[in-house]
Amino acid sequence: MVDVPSRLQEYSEYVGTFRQFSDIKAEGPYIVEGNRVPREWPHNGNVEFKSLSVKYGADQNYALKNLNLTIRPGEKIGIVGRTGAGKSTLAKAIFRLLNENVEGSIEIDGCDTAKFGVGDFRPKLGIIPQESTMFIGTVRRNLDPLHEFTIEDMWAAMIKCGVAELIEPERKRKPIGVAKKSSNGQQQLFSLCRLLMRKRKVLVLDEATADVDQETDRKMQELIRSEFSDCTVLTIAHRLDTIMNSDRIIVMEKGEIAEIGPPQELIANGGMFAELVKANAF
Ligand SMILES: Nc1ncnc2c1ncn2[C@@H]1O[C@H](COP(=O)(O)OP(=O)(O)OP(=O)(O)O)[C@@H](O)[C@H]1O
Repeated sequence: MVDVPSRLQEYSEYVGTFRQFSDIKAEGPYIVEGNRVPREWPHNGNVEFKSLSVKYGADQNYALKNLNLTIRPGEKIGIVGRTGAGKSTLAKAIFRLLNENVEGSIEIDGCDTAKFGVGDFRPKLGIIPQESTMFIGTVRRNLDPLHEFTIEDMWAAMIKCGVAELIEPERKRKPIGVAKKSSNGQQQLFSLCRLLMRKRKVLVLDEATADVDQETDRKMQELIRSEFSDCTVLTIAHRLDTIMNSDRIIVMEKGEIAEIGPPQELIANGGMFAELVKANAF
């Protein structure tokens, strides 16, 4: 009798959590039968924003305003701007994490991503989010939950990213080790491992290296440049040196593109980017 009320209390909390999830509005079909994602898509990595506008609520201001931009296959784009400028919103829009109050479209290799099922197209693009997720359990569960890769693939990626030594040494021989408690920076390195194993043509790095030290940041950037040289990479940057080698820089301001061009050109023009460089404001 003492036990029952406490259990009921515990279970009612589970019901509350379940309700929270079940109340979330569905984000559109997972798969659209008539418009499946082609197997090799995206094959080039051409990304085109066509009059893209995004709001977080019907009564809110635009977080992105009438964005028109074509990113060529293989281009490395650095995105900078003050807090709230719309950089992360752009990343969310590419993955269609925002489905309401979106106008315009995003086409990747000629396909409007809004016409695909979300479960179909999202895995075809690569991302290192601002905060990457680690699941409790084995490294394999974290890197390859669907068992698509060999242990060798996993070790190769982990060695490249420098995370192999983070795995408990006594488990190394058994290949499926358990990650020691990892810092956010180390979690970002695991995210990079996930990307290396999957090799997508279009990648979004959303402040992926914000929590790693400068030396690790440099190594990650080098690795990204060498491993993804033929991929389109959009890097939302927190540190200036992270994006100085980009083909083009986009400076965002209040949901719009304030400046765009190769970094040296923008510096020579003496605009916002030049100011940021001077002040080293991020
Ligand atoms: N979940 C949200 N709900 C409502 N408004 C939001 C939400 N997320 C962002 N915004 C608003 O959208 C605008 C763009 O925000 P966004 O996060 O894209 O900026 P950012 O450039 O990525 O900033 P930061 O450098 O801080 O990450 C801001 O005005 C912000 O307040």
